[in-house]
Amino acid sequence: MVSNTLKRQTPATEDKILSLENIGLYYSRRQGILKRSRFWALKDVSFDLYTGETLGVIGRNGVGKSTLLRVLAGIVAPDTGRVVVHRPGLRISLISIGAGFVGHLSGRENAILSGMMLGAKKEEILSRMDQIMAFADLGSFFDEPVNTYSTGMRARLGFSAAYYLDPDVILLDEVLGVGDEAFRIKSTDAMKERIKSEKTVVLVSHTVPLIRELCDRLVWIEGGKTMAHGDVADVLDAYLSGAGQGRPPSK
Ligand SMILES: Nc1ncnc2c1ncn2[C@@H]1O[C@H](COP(=O)(O)OP(=O)(O)OP(=O)(O)O)[C@@H](O)[C@H]1O
Repeated sequence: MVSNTLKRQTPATEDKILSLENIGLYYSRRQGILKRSRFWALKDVSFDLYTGETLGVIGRNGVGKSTLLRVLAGIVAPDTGRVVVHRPGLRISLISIGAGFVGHLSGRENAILSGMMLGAKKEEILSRMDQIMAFADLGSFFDEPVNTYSTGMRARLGFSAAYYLDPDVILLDEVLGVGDEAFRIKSTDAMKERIKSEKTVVLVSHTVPLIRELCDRLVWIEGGKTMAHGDVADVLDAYLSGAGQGRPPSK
């Protein structure tokens, strides 16, 4: 097992905006007809998030990365441990495929809903609607129910709404690699701009070059636990040296 005390580029303590302390979360799974069992998707995850940084999260399929972002976004509460928010009123937005849309509402209505859930006023959201609509580039589908959208179209809407509603923290769950080529380039470029402009971003990705390019620090999750965190090159070396590759997730 790799130490979780690899060299860290730790930013100043006063810039800490959020801390995860020993987070654990289980899903209830059906076992046979009557029995249910607890499956601990997260067992012990701890790290801090600092203002203006881009924190990468890496790990094999099924190790708990999306679950972790849902905890960070406040969509689900952890069963053990705690999330400490150091800035009251912090606005956090999760961008992931299929997350948070109401299927029978249109793209426009969902954009309004997303903004209101972030605490924005309706006028503020409406003032940005033209930008959201132009970036999503969904044509007349923008006013059609979201349950008529393809996966790529949902990604376009989710990214555009969250991008222009400008939360304090953006959580990206594998969305920079989705959509068609044109949208992939456009959204990745837009996010790079945000990252340069000191936005706080948590990026879950399997794309190593993207992590190397965009992240300031990296967290490696394995079997629901923090295996290592800190310097991007060090954590990637540990992850890619074999320990993080090829095997199915441990249950
Ligand atoms: N609603 C659910 N009910 C039961 N188990 C679930 C549920 N959602 C996720 N899991 C399980 O929890 C574990 C963690 O899932 P999660 O989606 O967080 O992993 P991940 O690291 O994001 O995976 P990937 O890289 O494939 O996207 C997996 O084993 C998954 O099967």
